[in-house]
Amino acid sequence: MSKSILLVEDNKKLHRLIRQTLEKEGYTVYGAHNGKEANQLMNDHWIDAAVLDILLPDTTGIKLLEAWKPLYPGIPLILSTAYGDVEDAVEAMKLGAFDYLTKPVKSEELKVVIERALRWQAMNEENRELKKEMQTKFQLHGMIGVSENMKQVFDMIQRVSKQDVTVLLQGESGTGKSHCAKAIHLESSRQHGPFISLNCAAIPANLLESELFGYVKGAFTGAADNRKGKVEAAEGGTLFLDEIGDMPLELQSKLLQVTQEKQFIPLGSSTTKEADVRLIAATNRNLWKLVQEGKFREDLYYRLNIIGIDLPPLQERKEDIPSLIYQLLSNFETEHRRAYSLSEETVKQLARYSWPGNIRELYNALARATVLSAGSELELKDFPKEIQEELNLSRPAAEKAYDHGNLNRDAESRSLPEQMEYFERNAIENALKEANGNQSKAAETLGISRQSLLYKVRKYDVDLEHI
Ligand SMILES: Nc1ncnc2c1ncn2[C@@H]1O[C@H](COP(=O)(O)OP(=O)(O)OP(=O)(O)O)[C@@H](O)[C@H]1O
Repeated sequence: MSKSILLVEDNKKLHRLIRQTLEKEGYTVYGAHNGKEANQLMNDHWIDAAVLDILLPDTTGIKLLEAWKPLYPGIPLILSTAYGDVEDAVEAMKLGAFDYLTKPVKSEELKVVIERALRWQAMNEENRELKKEMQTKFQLHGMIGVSENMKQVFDMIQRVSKQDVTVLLQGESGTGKSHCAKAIHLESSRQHGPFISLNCAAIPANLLESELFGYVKGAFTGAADNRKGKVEAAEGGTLFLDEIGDMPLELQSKLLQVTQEKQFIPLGSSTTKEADVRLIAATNRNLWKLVQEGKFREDLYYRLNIIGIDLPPLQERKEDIPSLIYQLLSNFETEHRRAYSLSEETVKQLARYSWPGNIRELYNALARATVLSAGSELELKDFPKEIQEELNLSRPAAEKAYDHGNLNRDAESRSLPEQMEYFERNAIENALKEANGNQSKAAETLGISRQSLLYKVRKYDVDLEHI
């Protein structure tokens, strides 16, 4: 079926010219000469893209753009402006026009812009369908996951939410522990109470106690008034203690009292208070190892870990990556009031990257790409260097052999990847040895990012402790 273009242009000669050019390309053209007709056509027909003149007898193209953008976010709107009228063009782009054409409209330019707009529209439509499916099927309070791993996490969240038990969330940085804690809270009967978080690693050890339990007037110099701590602030709700592995030992015993007796004592006070909170703790460290090293109380470990949920690294649930990309992009679209898209090929490539920083890294990379991309389509070149580097390194061996001028691919390709891996592993080990195990230094010597180095260390199972 041919694609439909809405043309809104009141100048009869120009209207005819544009219509002819587009029809010659095989498009169906719906013509309007004013805003009223344009609205009617937009309402009555399936339109794939629209070209709007800025000055119309009863309205302006800018006004139509403003009205249509939220109503038809997937339709590319192209404004045609008078020659040299930069201000109108800038205004239109700011309001989310797909592109602009300057009059007199040249047929070649028109064809190129329309082709690009239709490609974007098709991609956008596909993305939107997927997003819709994602939003209804595979998410829990904004947590996306289609993988078996994540389905199990969702299942656990729903099960543990029903009772007031303490939960310990473990997983690498950026895997979604905080997000998961929030989801448990929202699923629980405490959902209308507060959700309070405290990052134990972000607050100096000596201040952590007063932050957690509050203090009474005169408890220390400068304590001019009573002040509630996080435990009290979370009354009736959930207290999320992030980076629990960094909590000093002395304080751990006081937290144990909260978990066991549901009681606490503010700093400088002699009165015990009731703690009506549900505790959720998280760590990206191996808490059991800390117990064995004497850095974490064993009794507290068991109290916190009544239910444990492990958030798998993104690398172990690669099938979630496309859905995450579409969802995060959709959030950026709402935030920036702009439409973005990615080709299927780019999504596939991104899914091959190792994402050592997990979902946070994916989020940051997409945020950066939305800012750097020249148009609405995000391309691999808009993503950070370490991603491009790693994807380039992990391309199929045959492709790489070709790059290196090795045209005799059949004979060589079998052993080439092995040789390259062997070489890469050695280079990494040597660089780490030379840098006395300092990863940043080794990465610098190798000319790669620290994250890429960490990925490769994991990939080749390099024994860091031994080094
Ligand atoms: N399953 C998911 N679906 C969508 N977004 C997610 C998901 N998991 C995490 N995110 C998003 O990724 C980012 C990082 O997640 P979060 O802060 O929860 O990670 P974390 O494991 O607590 O990290 P850290 O250990 O560094 O505190 C957040 O913006 C979060 O909303």
